[in-house]
Amino acid sequence: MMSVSCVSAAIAAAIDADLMFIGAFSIDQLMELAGLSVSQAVFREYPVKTHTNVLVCCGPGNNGGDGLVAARHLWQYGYKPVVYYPKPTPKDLYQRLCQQLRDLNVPVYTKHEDSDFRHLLTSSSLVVDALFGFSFKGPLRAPFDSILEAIIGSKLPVLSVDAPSSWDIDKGPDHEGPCKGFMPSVLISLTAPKPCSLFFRNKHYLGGRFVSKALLNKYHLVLPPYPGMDQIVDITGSKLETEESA
Ligand SMILES: NC(=O)C1=CN([C@@H]2O[C@H](COP(=O)(O)OP(=O)(O)OC[C@H]3O[C@@H](n4cnc5c(N)ncnc54)[C@H](O)[C@@H]3O)[C@@H](O)[C@H]2O)[C@H](O)CC1
Ligand SMILES: [K+]
Repeated sequence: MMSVSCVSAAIAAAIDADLMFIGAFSIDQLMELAGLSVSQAVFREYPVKTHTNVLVCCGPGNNGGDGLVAARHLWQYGYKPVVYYPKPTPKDLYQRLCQQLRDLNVPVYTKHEDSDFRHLLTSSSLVVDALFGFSFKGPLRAPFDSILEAIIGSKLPVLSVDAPSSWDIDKGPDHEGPCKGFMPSVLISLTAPKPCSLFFRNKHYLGGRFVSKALLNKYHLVLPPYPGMDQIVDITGSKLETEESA
């Protein structure tokens, strides 16, 4: 069985910083590669013909940015993405990503209204959960609590980006809040899985193909090779090694 290292929220943030400050990547580049991986996981799991209407739910941080990038690639593959982005970030990068989507006539909703969101869910065949990644600290604050509750209630398949939103990155699912029991259909971990993914039972991909040998060695990471030109690798059923178990 293939072994794959998990990295805690703190180590994930340290690797992210190293990629930029030592590895000389810009955040735009990393986000583009992360979002490209997400779009490939969607394409692999949910054919365009059966899952044309993808609702991409984006949070206020970089996890949301990955969703904005993924939505653009999904449009290029023939999907009809709709972006729900209720707390848009004023930073230039995010504004440009939204502009790129609007230029493709991809709807970008930047105001939250419970009834509008529920209505969007009824016309969607798949949800991309790009609400929160490794910087999430529970419990969920409004409006994301009711957004996630509505997603769960819709019973639509959910593909989560980097971590299932509402789960504690290091400890796993939330057993108390309104989103307890949330289990996405697909998870795409970026760079390396987080410890919460030990609780994940469905299809699991790894993406974010930008880690150098030097970084692998620095953080003692064991990650699988990516096949050919793929930006994703299937790690379903792999043995996930945490710092404690290694
Ligand atoms: N190297 C990589 O793997 C890369 C990963 N990327 C993606 O970036 C996210 C991490 O991004 P970051 O901006 O640090 O944080 P988040 O997106 O997880 O969220 C921060 C955002 O959320 C707010 N927030 C936190 N907790 C709550 C809460 N309980 N309720 C409401 N709001 C909350 C917080 O205030 C911030 O605004 C990683 O997971 C990947 O998806 C990069 O794109 C590329 C490199
Ligand atoms: K997420």
